[in-house]
Amino acid sequence: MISAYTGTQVRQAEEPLLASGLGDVLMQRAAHGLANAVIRERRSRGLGTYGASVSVLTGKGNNGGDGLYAASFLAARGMRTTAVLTGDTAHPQALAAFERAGGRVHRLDGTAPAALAAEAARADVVIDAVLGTGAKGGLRGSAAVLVAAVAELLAGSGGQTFVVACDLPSGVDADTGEVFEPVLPADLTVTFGGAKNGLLADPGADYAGRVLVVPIGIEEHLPQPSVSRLDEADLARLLPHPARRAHKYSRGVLGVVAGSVDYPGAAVLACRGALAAGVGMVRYLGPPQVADLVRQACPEVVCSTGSVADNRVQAWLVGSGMGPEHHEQLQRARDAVGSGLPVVADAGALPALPETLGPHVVLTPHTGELASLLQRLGRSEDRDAVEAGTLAAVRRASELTGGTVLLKGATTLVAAPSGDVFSQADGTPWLATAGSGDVLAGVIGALLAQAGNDVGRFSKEGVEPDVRWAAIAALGAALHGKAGRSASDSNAGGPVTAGGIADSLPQTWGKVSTLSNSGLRKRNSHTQPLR
Ligand SMILES: NC(=O)C1=CN([C@@H]2O[C@H](COP(=O)(O)OP(=O)(O)OC[C@H]3O[C@@H](n4cnc5c(N)ncnc54)[C@H](O)[C@@H]3O)[C@@H](O)[C@H]2O)[C@@H](O)CC1
Ligand SMILES: Nc1ncnc2c1ncn2[C@@H]1O[C@H](COP(=O)(O)OP(=O)(O)O)[C@@H](O)[C@H]1O
Ligand SMILES: [K+]
Repeated sequence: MISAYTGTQVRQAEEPLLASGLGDVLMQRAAHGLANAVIRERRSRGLGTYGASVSVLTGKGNNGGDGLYAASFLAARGMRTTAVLTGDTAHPQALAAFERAGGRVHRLDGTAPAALAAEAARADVVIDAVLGTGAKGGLRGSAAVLVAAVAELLAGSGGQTFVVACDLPSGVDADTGEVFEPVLPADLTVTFGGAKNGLLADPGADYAGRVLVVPIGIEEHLPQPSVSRLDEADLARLLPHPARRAHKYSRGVLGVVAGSVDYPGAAVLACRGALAAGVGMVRYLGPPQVADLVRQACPEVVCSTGSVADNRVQAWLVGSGMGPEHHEQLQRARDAVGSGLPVVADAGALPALPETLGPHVVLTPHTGELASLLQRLGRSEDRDAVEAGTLAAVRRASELTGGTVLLKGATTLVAAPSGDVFSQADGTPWLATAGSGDVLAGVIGALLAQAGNDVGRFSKEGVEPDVRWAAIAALGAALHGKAGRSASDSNAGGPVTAGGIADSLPQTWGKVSTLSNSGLRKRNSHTQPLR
């Protein structure tokens, strides 16, 4: 699990160590981590450090201090280092260390930003160490001009320069992921003590590149994370496995109320997603024409035109491929939500939900649908506002509805009403294809239907009961993203269709589980040798 924190949480965790006079030690650990990441990155590209150039854009706070120390370590490895000081001052000890190591210093107040930007953009490595967790808003004045110019030069340069953000890209809000332009997009963000929330939420995540967390010794003082990301090991532990004596009912039955005469394909794709995600059985409810299509495409599905009350299931999927004019389907959706069973509520069901929900109801809006939902709840956010602050928006929707809210996008965020958030970014932009969301709803529905057997599994991982639904939805988003990526890989990195994502799901599931099982076997044979 990758854990992320607000800037304040990290600073509070640093406090006991700062109070014992370890501030410089922490900074040097951070700087070592950053310098080592640069060296490793160059090695991985078959490049050395001796004679290569590095330019550090430096602010006046501790973030600038990290950057200057890191550059002095790189100078000791033979790199040609230049620092551009954007403030009237710089961290004194770090600047002294940098100068002792032979680094060249430019001051932004004495030189035209354009000339300094041109020099920085010619470097092999640029370190962005202007602002860190102490930032208030975005870059201003000549620092903003400098960074905008470097970003523009690098955008047109064909990607030779490697950009590393120190702790976080300057101009990205550490707590919210909001972006205050200009921001220099990083290839790699080396972040200290724990990831920052803003690196795991869009639009901040767009600028972070790969995120590497460097421990600096404050970890035991960190609180419960406010944002978490499930990694492959978590997936392996949390995905359900059928018991030896399982039967289709014990494995979970999902009821699907999706599709309409206008959008029949959504029903098929939702069912295909569910069938490929380990559910014991799928029961489909909808208009006869759609049911016929579902039968033809997925003979495994039991179809009926009946009511929700007549169908025994463990969870419901409602809403994909339905609009306000599909009254009968909407009534079924409302009945399903009223049943008290776990529900994934997608697309057309979102406007038809009661105002108050429980966390077992998982809403799956994209940004436009989330804005409409918030507006129905009396908020003023439009789609642009949601996109500019996804983390705050998804949390607000969950808090206001009491439901679990999954916001789809390049980064998928899942908020529980408690404020706990999961952030998954396992997919590929090829997933932005019609019907992809229907498959996702099917996957999450299937996992909800199987959740009855899984309570213990989640509590063992420290997931609170009310947050379990968000964890299940995050698991679904991760699986769907990885399946999309795998489908694209099978197409030599080319496009995928929604059906292709569904087809890739079983193998993706299998690979993730096999990874963990072989790990487990290894551990077991080590700790419990056969006698
Ligand atoms: N406290 C510590 O000892 C450690 C801090 N660390 C680093 O320190 C960073 C936090 O350091 P600071 O608290 O000094 O904060 P920053 O380095 O993020 O920046 C704060 C400085 O920038 C100025 N500033 C704030 N917003 C600005 C804006 N929009 N435009 C221009 N100037 C602005 C402030 O007046 C202040 O002088 C972390 O991100 C991390 O990189 C790490 O070295 C680990 C140890
Ligand atoms: N740029 C992107 N990168 C990765 N995944 C994406 C991107 N854009 C969309 N997705 C994912 O693709 C799916 C799209 O769902 P949705 O918008 O509901 O599509 P549709 O309504 O056409 O089925 C979601 O799982 C979303 O997270
Ligand atoms: K920075």
